Parts: sequence; C-alpha cells; structure tokens
Amino acid sequence: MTAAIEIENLNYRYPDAKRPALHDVSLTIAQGEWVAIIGHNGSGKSTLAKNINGLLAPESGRVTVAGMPLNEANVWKIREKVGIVFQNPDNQFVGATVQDDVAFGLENRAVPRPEMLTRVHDALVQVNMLEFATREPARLSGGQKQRVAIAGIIAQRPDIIILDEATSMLDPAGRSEVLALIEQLQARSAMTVVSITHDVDEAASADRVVLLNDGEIVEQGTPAALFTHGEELLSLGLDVPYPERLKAALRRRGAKMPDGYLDQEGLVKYLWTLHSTM
Ligand SMILES: Nc1ncnc2c1ncn2[C@@H]1O[C@H](COP(=O)(O)OP(=O)(O)OP(=O)(O)O)[C@@H](O)[C@H]1O
Repeated sequence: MTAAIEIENLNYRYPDAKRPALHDVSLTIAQGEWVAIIGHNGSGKSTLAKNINGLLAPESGRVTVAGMPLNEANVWKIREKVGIVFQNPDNQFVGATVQDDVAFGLENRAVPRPEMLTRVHDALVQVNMLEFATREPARLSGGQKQRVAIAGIIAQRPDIIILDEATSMLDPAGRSEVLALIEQLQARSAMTVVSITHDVDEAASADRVVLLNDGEIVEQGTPAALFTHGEELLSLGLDVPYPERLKAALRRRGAKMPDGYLDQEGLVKYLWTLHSTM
C-alpha cells in the first residue's frame, strides 16, 4: 500500500532563526492511519504540518504526499489532497449560512452546481449538521462550528485531513463531538488523519502517537505504549490521559494498579474488579 505521507530527513529553519525548527524528521503515515503529533509549545508541530501541505518549503529532505513529491509543480495538486482544520472555529467561516460555507471551497474549484449540492448535502449529513444548513455559522456552538469546518473539507474529498489544534478552543462537550466525528470518518471512509494536539485525550484516540521535542521525533508508538511512559511525558511538559492520572493518584493512596496503559473503559473495568474484591 502506498503511504499517504512520507517524510524523509526533513530539516526546516525559519529565516534568521539560530536553531532549526525541524531537525532530521522522518515519518511515514499509512493510508487510513490516524497519527497524533504531540509536543510542548514550540516543539515544531505546526511547522511540520506546514511542510506537509507546502505552506513552507523544507531546507533539505523530502516530503511525498499521496504518491506525489512535494515541489512547486505539485503543490496545488497536493493541497487538494490535504484538508486542514485550524484551531479557531471563528476564523474559518466565509459563508453567510452553513451550506454556503461548506460550498465555498467547491465554488472555488468550479465544481458543477448539481454535484456541488450533492456534496454539500452529503458532507452535512456526515457531520450530522444537515438540520443547520440554513443557519448562520456565527450562532453555532464551538463544536458545531468545527463540524461545519470539517464538512467544508470533506466536501472537497481530500485523502488526508490535518487537525491543527482543532479541538483546543472547544469546551469538553465540543471536543468529544469533534473527536467522535473524526473517529467515524476514519472508520467509514478510511481517511488519513493527522492530529496536531496538546490534548492527550485526543492523542489517545489515534492509532499512533508521535512525540516531537525541540524539532525532533523523540518517541513514537501506539497510545498504549507511549502513555505508559507517563513520567517522561510529564518531564517534557506534557500531560498524560485522564485514566493514567487517576491511576497514579489511586496508586499514591495505596491501591494496587496494573502497570500497563488503561484507556477509560479499561480503567472502569479494573476499578470494578477492585470494588468486587474489597
Ligand atoms: N514564523 C516564524 N518565524 C520564526 N520562528 C518561528 C516561526 N514560527 C515558529 N517559529 C519557531 O519555530 C519553532 C517551532 O514552532 P511551531 O509553531 O512549529 O511549534 P508548535 O509545536 O506548533 O508550537 P505550539 O504548540 O505553540 O503551536 C519554535 O521555536 C518557534 O518559536
């Protein structure tokens, strides 16, 4: 299977910066995979995303997206394959209504009107926002706004969706709405998802987590493998998922807790077994 994204020995330095923002980064992301990129502020996450869709050009190294080498000749074709959802839902709206907004990217690409209507309808169904089609985006909740932003992207049928801190400005309800949607999209349409995030709970939903520190990949693996190194993550200024924090707190109070990573469901099951042996 061809990789969705292949990054080989990528180096990037901002003009006049003393240190490179990315140093010798190599990363292959399979089609249909969900990879979360985590790291403290300034570790290079956004710079990496901008190197994937050609907003920045590497100093050295190679980036291949959907089988195409990223270069001046391919950059526009590649941007059609990669949709990015940004952090602030309020900065992403251009349409007066939800449906206009979702149609905007298609109008720009001169998609014929009947096809455009079908795609807008389908995208709104997928994000469960069809009943809001004629509403003003400004009046929606944060989670709903991000779902509309995602509809605008999926209407364009990209192969890859990058979430650049897309849930960080949302309240917990909005965050879970958007995460549930991403999980569905990935499962149903085998879309490749790259989520750049500070939110370890979002990272815990991914297939693989990549940890960046000072522009380098310092660790990667399944969320279960990575989050068992809770202490190390904390030392890098990162949080650990709630079940791991609860586990550590219970251990401090003398409860016997398993060593391996537990997601929320696993922790609940384990707590029941503790309860039934008390
Ligand atoms: N436009 C710029 N010009 C110069 N240096 C920059 C620029 N943008 C980012 N940097 C620097 O590059 C490094 C990586 O920044 P980047 O924004 O990629 O990190 P990040 O992990 O996305 O951070 P955050 O979580 O705060 O968004 C940092 O040292 C940052 O100060």
